[in-house]
Amino acid sequence: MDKIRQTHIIDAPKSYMVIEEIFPSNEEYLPKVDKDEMDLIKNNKELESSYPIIMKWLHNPRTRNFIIIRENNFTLTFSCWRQIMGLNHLISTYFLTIGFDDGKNGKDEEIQKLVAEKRRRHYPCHPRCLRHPPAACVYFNFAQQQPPTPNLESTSMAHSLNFFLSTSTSPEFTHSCSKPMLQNPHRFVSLTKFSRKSVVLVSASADNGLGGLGLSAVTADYGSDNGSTIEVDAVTEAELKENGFRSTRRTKLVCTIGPATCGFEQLEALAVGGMNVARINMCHGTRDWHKAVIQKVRRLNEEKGYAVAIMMDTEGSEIHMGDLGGASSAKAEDGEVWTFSVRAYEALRPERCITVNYDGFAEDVRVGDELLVDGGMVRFEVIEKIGPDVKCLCTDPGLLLPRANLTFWRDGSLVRERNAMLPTISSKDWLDIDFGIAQGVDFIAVSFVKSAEVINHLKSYIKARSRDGVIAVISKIESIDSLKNLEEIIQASDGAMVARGDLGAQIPLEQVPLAQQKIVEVCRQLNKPVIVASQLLESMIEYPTPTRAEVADVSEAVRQRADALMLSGESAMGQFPDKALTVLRSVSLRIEKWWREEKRHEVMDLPDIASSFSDSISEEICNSAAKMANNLEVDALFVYTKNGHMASLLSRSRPDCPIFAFTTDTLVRRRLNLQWGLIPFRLDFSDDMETNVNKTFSLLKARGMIKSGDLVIAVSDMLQSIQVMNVP
Ligand SMILES: Nc1ncnc2c1ncn2[C@@H]1O[C@H](COP(=O)(O)OP(=O)(O)OP(=O)(O)O)[C@@H](O)[C@H]1O
Ligand SMILES: CC(=O)C(=O)O
Repeated sequence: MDKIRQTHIIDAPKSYMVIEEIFPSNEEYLPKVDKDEMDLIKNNKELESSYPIIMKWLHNPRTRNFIIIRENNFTLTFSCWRQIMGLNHLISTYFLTIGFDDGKNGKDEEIQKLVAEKRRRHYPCHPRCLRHPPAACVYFNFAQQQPPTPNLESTSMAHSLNFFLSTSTSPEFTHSCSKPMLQNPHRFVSLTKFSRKSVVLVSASADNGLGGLGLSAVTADYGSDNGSTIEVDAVTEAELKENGFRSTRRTKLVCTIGPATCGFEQLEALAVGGMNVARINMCHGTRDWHKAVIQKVRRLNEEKGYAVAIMMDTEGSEIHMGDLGGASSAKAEDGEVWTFSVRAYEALRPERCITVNYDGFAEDVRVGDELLVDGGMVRFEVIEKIGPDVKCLCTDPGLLLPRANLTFWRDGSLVRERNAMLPTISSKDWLDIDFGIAQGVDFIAVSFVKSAEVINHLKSYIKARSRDGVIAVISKIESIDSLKNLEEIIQASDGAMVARGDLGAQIPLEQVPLAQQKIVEVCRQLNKPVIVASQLLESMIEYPTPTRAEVADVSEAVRQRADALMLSGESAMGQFPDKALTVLRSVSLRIEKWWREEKRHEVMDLPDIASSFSDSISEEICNSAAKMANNLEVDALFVYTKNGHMASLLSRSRPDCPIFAFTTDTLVRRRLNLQWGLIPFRLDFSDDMETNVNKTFSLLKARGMIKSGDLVIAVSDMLQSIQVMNVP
């Protein structure tokens, strides 16, 4: 296997990027740059005519580096390394910023100062200098019409790790770049024209600190498959083969499993239809029933190669009706009197009698209160209290469903008395959670979360009890309390669900869309997957086609770029579960396509969320890689991830291309299946990125999932770096 590293000139509208690696000699050096030459470049508005000088610098055997140039503004960083006993030691670094007078207040000087400060702070004693081969190091800015706007954190990080990073605010073309070198010392390859035939490879590592992003063309014969396998589900494989990368669906789909879909064939039909996560609701059915469903989904995964994850949803302390004595629904007519009772009926329940799960119900309600079923699907007025029985007059007729949610209102406000003091996780929920842990579910969705505290508690509980401690906790946002403490709850959780059903029973309906938008945004900012749930296609419980309004609702959730959409009754007990899933799938695909065709770009500011320096590196790399993927219009992002973190950071940026997430761990693979744009593969890989990438290319090519010439960016969380390549 022979690899030739090439230098490229990337031609993009109004911008040029020259990337070069020049391999080092073992001597200490500082490149000398001729002042006249520098002046020449400075005064030269046409980059092409500067190339000969740049080439000369690059050919200087003392220089080894990347050079990135954009229009008339660039900075070079030369670093000097010496090999001592086979290790590369950073001796000194030389920064050269060539700024052109853009008439904008001498910002380049600011950059120079910043660079000097970072260098002073990070270089002298950076521990990595003694442990790792040097990474190429270039800081650059793409000033275009604007003054450069360095980002302190990223610049500092780039320099401390000896990798280069763009800090441009130019939306067009901002990149980060660096990569470990010395894989091929003393080899020098001259500048060649960049072509989309070459592959771009990007990689990064949080653990060992070798950080960066690099662009290089790799033309190589990767050899044949070394015998290992890659696991991906049959549906994705077929989609990739037939329609290519662009056609893959980015929005994930969650299906609630109920009587309509609990058989193996029905589950398989959902998997074929694109179900990424199967949700079981502990509100309904017995543990044995749920166990049987879990086993069938696991079998499906094992036998058919799917990665359908299981989400267990707790019942929570909501007040709800009991079941309806086996009936799937009951009709309440206008003017009828129904009894809501906390009695446990041993024998047959009287007609028009509904049980309520909350013992304090009869004490909490007052005559004159309004009782809402499922947030207003049916309304009653309390007319009389007789011990445990509450007589109610139906004022808004409708269909009562088993275990429907109940809220009661007084003078137009939700009554929040003793009922609001109920614990988030009831004693039944704890038993269900133990069941979920024992069954190895992938997600536990917690109903009616009020604060972060309960989530932290649950996470410690799971960690102490589960074999691998990796069950992700999803907070359901469905109450006034959860909205009040939204950020802290989401921060503490591994994801959130916009549970619009119960939320709409607690806040006025017209506020639900705004709450949805806010929750989706906060989740995205905090890098937590978010599911939009309930009544997306409610009419499809009974009818084979959705209403126009439902399609618009689904479209809006996709446009908000939620990670996932969820079917509830439509798949649990509806007559057309497969059709409902098809609608979700096709609307998602259409809206995503429209988004890309319109070349819409995110306006959302993604704040820094890293809690450690190493996480900052990952974050910067992923943000940069995603931008780079959009700017270079690459076909796919590859991420090699052990715990899924870098994959989710890439997903957070919502790049235009799909993200192939390779992980060695089956559990991580299933968990990633909930996140926007990620196509999770299971693959054994090593810490050697070259081997990983070659192996992946070879395996995917053999299966017809990629082809020669596809342009790919790869990042990795074992070795923090970025590489850009064409599939050979
Ligand atoms: N395991 C099950 N067994 C029987 N029916 C089920 C089951 N799961 C769901 N259903 C039916 O599908 C409907 C919608 O399911 P979903 O899980 O959304 O329930 P829900 O009662 O609205 O609870 P939640 O508020 O937690 O979503 C339920 O009302 C119930 O009729
Ligand atoms: C899904 C759910 O629990 C709700 O919408 O209320």
